[in-house]
Amino acid sequence: MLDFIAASERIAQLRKEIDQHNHSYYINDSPSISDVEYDALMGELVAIEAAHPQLISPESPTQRVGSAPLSALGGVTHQVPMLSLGNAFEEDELRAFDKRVGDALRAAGKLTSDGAVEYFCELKLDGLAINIRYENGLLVQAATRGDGQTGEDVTANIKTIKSIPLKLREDHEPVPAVLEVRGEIFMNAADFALLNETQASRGDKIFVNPRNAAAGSLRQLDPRITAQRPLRFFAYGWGEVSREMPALHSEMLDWFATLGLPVNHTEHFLAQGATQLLTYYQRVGEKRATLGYDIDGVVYKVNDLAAQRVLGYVARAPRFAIAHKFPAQEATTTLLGIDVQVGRTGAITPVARLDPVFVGGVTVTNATLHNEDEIRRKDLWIGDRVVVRRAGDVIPEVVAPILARRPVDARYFVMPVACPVCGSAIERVDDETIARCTGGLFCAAQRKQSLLHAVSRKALDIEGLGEKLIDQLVERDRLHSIVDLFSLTVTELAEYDRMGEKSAQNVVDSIQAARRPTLGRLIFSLGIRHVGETTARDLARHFGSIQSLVDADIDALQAAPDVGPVVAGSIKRFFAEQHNLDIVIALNAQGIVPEPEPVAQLSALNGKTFVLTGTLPVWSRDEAAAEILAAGGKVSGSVSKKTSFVVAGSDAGSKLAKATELGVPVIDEAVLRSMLH
Ligand SMILES: NC(=O)c1ccc[n+]([C@@H]2O[C@H](COP(=O)([O-])OP(=O)(O)OC[C@H]3O[C@@H](n4cnc5c(N)ncnc54)[C@H](O)[C@@H]3O)[C@@H](O)[C@H]2O)c1
Ligand SMILES: [Zn+2]
Repeated sequence: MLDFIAASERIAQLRKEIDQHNHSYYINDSPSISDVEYDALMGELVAIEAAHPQLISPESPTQRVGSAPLSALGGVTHQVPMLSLGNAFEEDELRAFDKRVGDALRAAGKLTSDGAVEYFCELKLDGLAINIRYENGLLVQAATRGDGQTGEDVTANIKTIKSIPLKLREDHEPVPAVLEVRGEIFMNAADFALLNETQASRGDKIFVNPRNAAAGSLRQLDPRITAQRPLRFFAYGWGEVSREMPALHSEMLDWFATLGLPVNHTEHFLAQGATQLLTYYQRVGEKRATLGYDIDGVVYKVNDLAAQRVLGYVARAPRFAIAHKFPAQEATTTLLGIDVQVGRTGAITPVARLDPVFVGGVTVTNATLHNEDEIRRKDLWIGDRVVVRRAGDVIPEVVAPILARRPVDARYFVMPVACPVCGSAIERVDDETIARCTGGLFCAAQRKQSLLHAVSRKALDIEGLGEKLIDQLVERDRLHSIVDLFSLTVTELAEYDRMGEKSAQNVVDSIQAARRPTLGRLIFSLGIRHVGETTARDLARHFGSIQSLVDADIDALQAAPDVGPVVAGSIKRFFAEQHNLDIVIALNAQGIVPEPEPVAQLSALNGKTFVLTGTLPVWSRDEAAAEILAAGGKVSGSVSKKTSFVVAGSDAGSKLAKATELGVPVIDEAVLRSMLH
């Protein structure tokens, strides 16, 4: 423990730092550190103050909410203070909260000795809190939380948000003289992405995340700007209310809904005791990435309003509610460097090399930056402190630099002029965002990628030839194009890293099985730009042989289904290069003769009915159903004699038994997948 002097010094330092961060976050809508770092500073301050209670003062950020309001917007004094929420990250903190609440209510005679507390569970929307005042049903004022006592007047701005009624509905009963509704202003993920695109195209400020975008959009001096921003609102609380209160928090929200206020009913849940809270937390956690908007946790509130009054408040938060936070989806780290990778078509992709950082449940060490324009748009410099975001299973993204912390020796990124792999020139055609290595198949990087493409499942479908093996084969100059695949032997392959006789034999068998690919697969495997799997099949059916495709001029190419000038031009350019033609000739010489492309079937699963049951290893049942429907099959909820197949995963129950009883074939996900090809 720190001695008194050291503690007071550290406290002063922490308070100053936190105040500065509060200002950046609440006033400038542009945080200078991540929430995780901020929470750590706050946690340290709470701990030192707890050890030295005599040092706690009312000005400490631990005792206060938010930040003093922005003067330009005009202040509004809250009739009922707007507070923050206590929070819990771990199960034991949550159980401790439930115990505190239960004990206090039992002591007050509000709960039986073995009774569980009833909580109303809500999402913790990651936006900003707002207080909207209705007098006799009309919206008269709206204010941000500010420092909890005084907020900013954003009445004109709030009136531009379409989902917020200017007048409350009066279908059921007369509206009260005063009703202050509280809730969250936020932005959907898709709207946020679109807004940032627009901002970037105009050279305007990019927002780090939807929360800051929502706050920045609402706290505008000119409401016309707010009106253009896609803001949303959900009500979850209240301030001054001039009518008798119902008994329960949930009844209050039901009443709000009848008044025409937006309430997030679908995600609400009533829980009895801590274990049910944890179930809710888990369930919402699984849905988090698919909600379409950011939440940073869930909130549990004692449902009984009389019990809430018994529990009361501490300095900056109620005792009857708690935020149960999810792991952060954003973190800050240092952009150590920008490397470039070379893709199959020579595309040069800049990749951020990051100081390893734990975010969204994994350690992130690099992230794609897509292309040079993206780096300029985000204004990323090497050496910058950057915000990294990883939401759900989405690949990690470098969102933005923290300009306030750009070091003096930060370096501007310059696209290299030569390919780091083969030394050929890197070129960027004027109207393209992508820079490319001009080395073609001379470039080992492109050769590796194009070979990986050629052996992939939808092309030649050669198993066992993974990235590692291809890397080695290309580096030892053994593979130049797909032609060389067909002369690989078991003896030579067995000598490569992590290859035994057996796996070498499997690879060779798989290669031999690919000697007679369908024409569509062969065309696809050549890796012609803009020629995807479907186009390749269409071309195969239309031209009937590789030679006719090679011979076709632009007009002839465009006569094929769905082939326009871009695809036709790309095919023409491909076969205009001698080394590509050489591949076609060599394949023929090696006796690699494709089968004619089968006539297009209506769809693979036409007329077949599937029933899905149990947990599939990869797909969710919804995903599997979507795939079946897309392939022309039907999905049914119950097994009958008409069912063609039952797809069973683990823990399959009565449907599986029924299928066996009726003699309906039972397949697993792998078999289903093979049917879909
Ligand atoms: N990065 C930074 O520099 C920085 C600075 C300040 C604050 N912060 C972040 O903000 C947090 C503190 O902010 P805070 O005091 O607003 O607390 P908070 O955001 O943790 O919790 C309180 C807020 O939750 C919101 N909320 C969302 N859904 C709700 C619901 N259903 N019911 C009730 N409230 C709901 C309300 O806006 C309310 O004001 C910190 O823990 C940190 O994560 C970051
Ligand atoms: Zn190259």
